[in-house]
Amino acid sequence: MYTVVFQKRGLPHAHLLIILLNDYKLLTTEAYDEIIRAELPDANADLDLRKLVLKHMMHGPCGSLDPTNSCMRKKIGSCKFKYPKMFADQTSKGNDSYPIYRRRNTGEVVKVRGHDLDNSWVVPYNPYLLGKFNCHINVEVCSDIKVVKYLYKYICKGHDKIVFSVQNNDANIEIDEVNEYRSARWVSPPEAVWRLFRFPISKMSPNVCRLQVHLDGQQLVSFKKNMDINTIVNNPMVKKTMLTEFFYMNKTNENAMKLNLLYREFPEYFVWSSSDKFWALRQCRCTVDRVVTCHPTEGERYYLRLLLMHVRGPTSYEDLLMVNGEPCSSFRESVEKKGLLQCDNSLTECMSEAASYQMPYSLRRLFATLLVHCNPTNPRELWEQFEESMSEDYKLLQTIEIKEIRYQVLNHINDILHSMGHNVNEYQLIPQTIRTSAAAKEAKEIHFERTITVSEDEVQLHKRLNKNQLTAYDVIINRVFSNKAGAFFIDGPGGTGKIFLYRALLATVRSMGYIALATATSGVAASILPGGRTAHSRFKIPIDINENVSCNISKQSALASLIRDAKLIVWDEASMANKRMLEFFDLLLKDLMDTNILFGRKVVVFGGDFRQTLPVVRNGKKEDFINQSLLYCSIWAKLEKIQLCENMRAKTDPTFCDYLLRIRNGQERLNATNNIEVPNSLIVSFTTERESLDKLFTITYPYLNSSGYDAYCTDSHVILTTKNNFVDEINDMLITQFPGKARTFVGIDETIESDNQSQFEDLLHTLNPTSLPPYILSLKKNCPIMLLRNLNPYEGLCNGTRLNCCEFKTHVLSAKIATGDFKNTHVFIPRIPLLSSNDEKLPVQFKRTQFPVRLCYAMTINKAQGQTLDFVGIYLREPVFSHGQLYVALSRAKSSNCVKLLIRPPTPTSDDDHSTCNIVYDEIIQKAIM
Ligand SMILES: Nc1ncnc2c1ncn2[C@@H]1O[C@H](COP(=O)(O)OP(=O)(O)OP(=O)(O)O)[C@@H](O)[C@H]1O
Repeated sequence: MYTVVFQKRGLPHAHLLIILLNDYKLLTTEAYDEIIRAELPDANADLDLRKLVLKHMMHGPCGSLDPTNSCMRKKIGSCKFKYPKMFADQTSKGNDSYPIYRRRNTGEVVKVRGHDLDNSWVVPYNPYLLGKFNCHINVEVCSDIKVVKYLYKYICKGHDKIVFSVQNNDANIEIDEVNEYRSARWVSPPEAVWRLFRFPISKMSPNVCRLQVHLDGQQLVSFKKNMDINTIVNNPMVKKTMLTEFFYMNKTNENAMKLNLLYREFPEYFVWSSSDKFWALRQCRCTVDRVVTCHPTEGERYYLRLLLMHVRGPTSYEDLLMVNGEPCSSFRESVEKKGLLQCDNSLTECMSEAASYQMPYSLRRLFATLLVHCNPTNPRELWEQFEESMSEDYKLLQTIEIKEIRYQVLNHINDILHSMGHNVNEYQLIPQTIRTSAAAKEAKEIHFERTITVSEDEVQLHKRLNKNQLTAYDVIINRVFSNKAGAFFIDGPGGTGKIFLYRALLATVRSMGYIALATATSGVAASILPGGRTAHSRFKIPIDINENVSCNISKQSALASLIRDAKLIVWDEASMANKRMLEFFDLLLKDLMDTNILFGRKVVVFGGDFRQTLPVVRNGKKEDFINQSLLYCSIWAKLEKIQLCENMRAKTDPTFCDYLLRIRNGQERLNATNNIEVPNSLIVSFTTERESLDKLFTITYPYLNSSGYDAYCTDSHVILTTKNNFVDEINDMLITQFPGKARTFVGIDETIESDNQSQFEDLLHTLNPTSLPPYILSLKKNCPIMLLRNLNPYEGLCNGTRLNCCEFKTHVLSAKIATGDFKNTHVFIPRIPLLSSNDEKLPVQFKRTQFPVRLCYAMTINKAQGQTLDFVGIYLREPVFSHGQLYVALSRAKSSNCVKLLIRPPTPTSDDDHSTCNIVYDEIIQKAIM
């Protein structure tokens, strides 16, 4: 953390203190106070805080209370500091403003200059600083990149200035206007003294090292006015710059060669002597290193910078121009060939790489994906180039005439495009309009739902149901075929066969030619159901639902008729859905079915377990999680509840089943620290972080160190942990440990507004929002990956689909789907441009072009909900933080032999690696009891 303390006018009129955080997390007021207390431990505790706030920190009165107050903007008639502020339950990031701090409406008022003012008039302050300095100190949390920039401007802008005139009342004196107006500065006595003694006004630590970038022979040269030009040109020192010497060091210095550093990493190990112009080995102190920015319009200099940011240990400009032993004619060409820039022919490259696998069926799917997601500038050219490769399988068929082949290929591409909501004629691949096939003529939603194939095994599933499942099955099927309404909730602990039951229901209805829609709250859960889609995408439920949101499905649309035709709708993991989603869904069905009866009189089967994780509420507290749950929605009381109780997943291990139930219901005995004791047999003992993690890795992935590879093992063995950043760390560690040569793929980050590109480029590379793939993606042959976008849900490619990466080339990944209905289907995945989501509160919106995947040796506990795994390694670096998480993690396993926990002790001195907290909200348990 950096701390910048700035006194605008010297003490005691200290005006502004800003804590600058090196990440952009918001601090709560409490956390902020804690930092201040740690920084300045000698607070003046005797001063009465309330009196101090009243004396120094009340704004106004202004606005209608006193329109003449100095803060009032005359033209608009409002306070320029926007007082009184709104009350807020929690601190949040403001929109183009300081944060909106928590401001509670306590109802308390105080009299200030004859007016009653409440909490909304208090200026943000810190109790400690107020107590210590007994003066007005406005404190703001610096939580946004824009504020950070403002902060630097503020430090350097100097004194406040004023222009004033001195007027002489003697009318006889001639007025000299020029002389009369003076430019002056406000300097208070303390500041004057501060400056006279040359005390530091600002301090920055650590030092920032700015690394120069220039093209060959275009370095900046400084010289004295009267120097001879030949002397300057012939002086070898003049030519030396940080960059030329960086090259030189990489060529000649043993340490530099061994370290093989990027330009930006170099000052960490070497220090630049600007007088003697050389890099010497660094002895102490750390720096923050920044390569000066270049705007993309600068052309070659910009591409040179791009290369310097990614090429390790370059020895010369010529070295940077080399790609696979071949010299390029420009830095741009080199950047393109290294895949660091979206080149004009990247889609052609992608297709030709994929064509080399000779898999025409997958190639046609890739072509369709490129048309939809990558927006090629000339689709016809791409088609003409690869028509041959995409037709190979049709050519082998004796039954098709040569002239028919082109139409067959285009028809297949059209079918795929159709499943993605597009039509081949949009792209004008051939001059003629293509007659659409019967399949593509039918509305895509209806076509795909009707053509879901139900295997004989699935049709027979109902015969394998246990007693409870069968009762539920009979009630629901009866309702479906008697055309009566039914809104059910299937409740049951993890592993009691809720999904198994849905599958039996779906198979029965579909095998009779009726439509049954399978949906789930999360993408991962949806990918387990045959023909499953997320409820959001199936019913077009907006991500941000508020009271004013209206239905996005027109009554005349194909989707509306599909929903109307559906005999059965299944919605898994409804306990994870925000109650507003269900209210929206109810209104949607009522509207489409023209009735006021619950869920439009349809047979709807929800399922889930309220003892597992609840709806995610960003920055939410316990009450928010509870309030957003379906349990606290008026619909809950109207649902017919059906209970499943036999744990089918772990039925071979009844002791483990009992243990899971106690964890689920919060009934496991607590120790003196209010934690539960985990049985020793489930624990991986904690020694050092690294050593213990290695142990967990080898237990979870026993084939880790062997040269042989067992795909089955990586598909159904997973490490679960609480937070996304832990997941990333573990994935990064595991990819290095698995056998094989890793290949890294660097993304391309572009700001939405091109003017911001040079300014934010380096920052964007460091951002790792969960909705986007990592900037640097490291993959190995056969590693497990997870798709991050709905590329084609009808063909098993949804957000959350797990795949095995078979092979990779620069522009295309070859992979196989690892789970669900489409298991083992081969697919090509191209790099696609992905937009960051507004939801993630990033400093700037941007587009990242990268393969839309993440590694998935490890995943978050919440993502694993609904899955059955053969082995679960649970890593609790921090205890679970929300309701049901521990239970979800443990209950993914089929028996106690298939689960291991690694618990990091709460403090470095503690050796408690076997107890942890189990969060179970009583309010939820009570409400969920039927
Ligand atoms: N009647 C059954 N016969 C055989 N196996 C079954 C039966 N019911 C469930 N299973 C198996 O038990 C395991 C757990 O079932 P399932 O995933 O349907 O449970 P769930 O209640 O949906 O679990 P969770 O709440 O954790 O998502 C699966 O491997 C499933 O195949």
